[in-house]
Amino acid sequence: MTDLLTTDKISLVYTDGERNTYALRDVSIEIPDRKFIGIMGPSGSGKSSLLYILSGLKRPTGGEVRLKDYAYGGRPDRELVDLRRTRFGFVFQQPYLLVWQTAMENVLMGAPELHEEARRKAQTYFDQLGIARLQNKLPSQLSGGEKQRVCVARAMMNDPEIIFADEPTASLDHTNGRLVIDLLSAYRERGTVIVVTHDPEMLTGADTVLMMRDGESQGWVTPDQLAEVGAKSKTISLGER
Ligand SMILES: Nc1ncnc2c1ncn2[C@@H]1O[C@H](COP(=O)(O)OP(=O)(O)OP(=O)(O)O)[C@@H](O)[C@H]1O
Repeated sequence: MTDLLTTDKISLVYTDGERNTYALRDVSIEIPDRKFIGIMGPSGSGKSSLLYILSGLKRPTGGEVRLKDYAYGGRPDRELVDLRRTRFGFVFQQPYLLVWQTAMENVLMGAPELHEEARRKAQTYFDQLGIARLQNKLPSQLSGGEKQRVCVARAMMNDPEIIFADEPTASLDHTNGRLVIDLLSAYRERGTVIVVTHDPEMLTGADTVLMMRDGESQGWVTPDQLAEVGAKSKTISLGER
């Protein structure tokens, strides 16, 4: 199997005066094509930092990151913007939408070109996400969950090789969260989806899950193993009280 995304000993260090914080330390991972990948770990373990570097939103302070043969850890902003716009899709914890545009216009913003095909594709996503009746509404007229579903539709519009999602279900109730995750995971037929989450239940259908701790990779687990780890860590934290 060829790897889509690889990192070679990436680090991310924040320097504040004399003090260095290692958000990531020597993380080397390989992520295959067309998989639904989870990233989990305690708060502050480096999950978002890793996602930002994989997605070209931040540069590593050390090491290298590659999309197939394209190394982009040290590329200028212009190239990173291009990489993100043409090859990646994003869903963030907060639904960022242009407030003066309708839901449909926001989704079409994600399309490389505005033609009838893009409109049809957007329409399909609205239907699949159960928000077809909301397409002409402004973001201010939508609930948080509805806005997030609009963001998911927008992320898919450019047929990205990878969709990066940082806590995409944090603002949703369980039913809407599940709907969003199911749609994201179905995208693995076309590309890889990488989801950072605190909620192991959202990763029950994942192909594999990367565990992070203290800025380091702890290796990969299956969703079943994740449930065991979750149960154990609950016992430990209760026992520590
Ligand atoms: N801009 C920053 N300046 C300094 N330190 C930072 C900055 N951003 C993150 N950090 C530190 O880097 C470490 C990793 O942060 P990161 O946000 O990647 O963790 P996380 O696992 O995503 O946490 P959470 O689950 O709470 O969102 C933490 O110790 C955090 O305090």
